[in-house]
Amino acid sequence: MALRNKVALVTGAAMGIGRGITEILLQHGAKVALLDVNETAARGLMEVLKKQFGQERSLFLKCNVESEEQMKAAFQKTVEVFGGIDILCNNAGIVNESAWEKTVSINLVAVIRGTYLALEHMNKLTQGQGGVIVNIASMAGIGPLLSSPVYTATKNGVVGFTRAMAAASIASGYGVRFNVLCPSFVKTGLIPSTSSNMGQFSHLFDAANQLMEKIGILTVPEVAECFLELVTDETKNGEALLVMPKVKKYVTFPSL
Ligand SMILES: NC(=O)c1ccc[n+]([C@@H]2O[C@H](COP(=O)([O-])OP(=O)(O)OC[C@H]3O[C@@H](n4cnc5c(N)ncnc54)[C@H](O)[C@@H]3O)[C@@H](O)[C@H]2O)c1
Ligand SMILES: CCCCC[C@H](O)/C=C/C=C\C=C\C=C\[C@@H](O)[C@@H](O)CCCC(=O)O
Repeated sequence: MALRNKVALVTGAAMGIGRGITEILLQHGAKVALLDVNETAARGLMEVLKKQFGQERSLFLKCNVESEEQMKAAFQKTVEVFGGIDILCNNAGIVNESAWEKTVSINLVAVIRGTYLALEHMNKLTQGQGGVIVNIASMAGIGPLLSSPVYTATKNGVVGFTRAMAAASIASGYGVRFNVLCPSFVKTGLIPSTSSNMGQFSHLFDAANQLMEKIGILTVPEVAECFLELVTDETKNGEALLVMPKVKKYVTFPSL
């Protein structure tokens, strides 16, 4: 899939992995709607992007992915301004085992909501043009991250939802591909510097840090390159791509 003039929508785009994904999409000629709750970070980034890629190629929409109303409005505005949606990246996520319902709401419920909203515009059965949805899960979507059981559950949920949507899309003829990206630790503000977000599992914070030291830490551009592969390679559908320092592998699951 060539990205020139394709329209992408990225949630949690103001910082970290979402920012890296936004930049690589713009570098390859796509137009990008950036959704984020952090207006200050997003406005700063927009200044940089507009200088680098031109005034008309990016659009910031303040949006809390927990709000159905704000999500609907942001998708609608993207279509009004750019003429459609070809690519969705559900990226926004948090780690917070204390506020665990919020973690489920942002990491899983909003991914489902974003996917269904995008399908309204992309589904070939309802006059859409097709496209691709890439969800950002985590290595914790494949195996447990001991300090963060709820985070692990949401990311397993994202992996399962994405694979099931890919199967449903193929069986129904939606013309939309679905893939999920599962990075190990990445150098962003999400990695907690204290155990405060771990709630009742704060005693396992050191163990998580030891795992991080053992595995190593990815950079955002390394993750963005893997995202690009899942978007542009049209043979990839229903795939879960695990990325770790010096390791990139498509995960296989038992089949009946
Ligand atoms: N950093 C890692 O080690 C790592 C590893 C694997 C997967 N991930 C996943 O990658 C994704 C991005 O994480 P990151 O490391 O870039 O985090 P980050 O904290 O650097 O950035 C997250 C972005 O999402 C935004 N956001 C948070 N809650 C939001 C909400 N309710 N509505 C809209 N925007 C919201 C934040 O404002 C921020 O811009 C997450 O889903 C995370 O689980 C991160
Ligand atoms: C407390 C830090 C939060 C960071 C969240 C983030 O998403 C990073 C997660 C990083 C690693 C998760 C690791 C999980 C590991 C396993 O259980 C492992 O066994 C998975 C095996 C995958 C495989 O090699 O097939």
